[in-house]
Amino acid sequence: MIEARALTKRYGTKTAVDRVEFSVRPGVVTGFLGPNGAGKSTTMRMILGLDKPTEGTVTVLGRSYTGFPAPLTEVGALLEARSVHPGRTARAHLQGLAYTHGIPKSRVEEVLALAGLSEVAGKRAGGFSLGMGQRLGIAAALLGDPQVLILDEPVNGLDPEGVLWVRNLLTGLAAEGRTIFVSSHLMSEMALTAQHLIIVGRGRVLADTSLEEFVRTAGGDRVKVVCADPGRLSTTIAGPGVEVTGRGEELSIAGLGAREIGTAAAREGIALYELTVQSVSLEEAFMDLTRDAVEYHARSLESVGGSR
Ligand SMILES: Nc1ncnc2c1ncn2[C@@H]1O[C@H](COP(=O)(O)OP(=O)(O)OP(=O)(O)O)[C@@H](O)[C@H]1O
Repeated sequence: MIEARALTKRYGTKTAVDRVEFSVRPGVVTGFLGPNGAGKSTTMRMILGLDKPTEGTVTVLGRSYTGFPAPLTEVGALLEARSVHPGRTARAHLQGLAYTHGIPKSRVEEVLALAGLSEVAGKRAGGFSLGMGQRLGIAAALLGDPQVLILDEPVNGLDPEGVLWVRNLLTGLAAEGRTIFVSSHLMSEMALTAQHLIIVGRGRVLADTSLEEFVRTAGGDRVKVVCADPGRLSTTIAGPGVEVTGRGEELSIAGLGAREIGTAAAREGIALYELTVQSVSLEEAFMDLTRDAVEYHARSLESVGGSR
């Protein structure tokens, strides 16, 4: 369990994290999402005691992180910045961490194998690719077999096999009852990995909800209908809370399910050519929610005069 209460971080006049409240529960993967500069890394750094809150508190398993005598065995973390000495081998790096935390050497070999690094364990970490560095970071986070995992962009730089590995790893660890808090910009990946979402923008919590609920609310359960007589179908299904838009043979209907629409069409003898529930993707729902909270907008090539 990770609990943030009125958590605030200001850098001069900039409020990076603004009275944030959330609870990250065990047993599910919680995705931590937000546009660039939303305050995700700052929040994670405060959870891990690397930054001090200006106001408010954040606890892990009911305590402040700095209060853990051997933090690795309680909380595993991967932050964006690499913290491995480039001249050290992967094995030496993990052995150093294991030694300071009273973790047996055999566990080092276990996590090296788990992360797919056994063959390169004797190589210097400085020569590692971005993906190998990420694997080493994740191996370090897992070293103490912690109950809580905090991972900032864990799939950054990983190949498809690595992405799948992280997905299965995180869902498996959550299923064991651990608390998994993971930030990512890859919406398609989050949609497959997370069951719960905490979405931030400009330092504030914009949503704290299950993935399913978030996407459903954003989608408004629209149904696409292509039929022989859209005018008559619209009249048949009209009623309070039903909204019909569309052109030609195609209608987009909100406020009724596919089954009710299909039944109404059959009753009226209207031929249906298509009846599709339109589910909004996590990406669309996220863009909708965070549109006003995006600080760093990209401009198209045309608008900056870069097109030829
Ligand atoms: N040490 C610092 N000094 C001043 N401002 C900072 C510092 N660290 C972060 N900020 C600012 O705080 C805000 C939140 O930054 P943070 O890195 O937490 O966002 P983020 O959500 O992790 O972004 P990204 O998705 O780009 O990694 C940003 O506007 C950033 O510029």
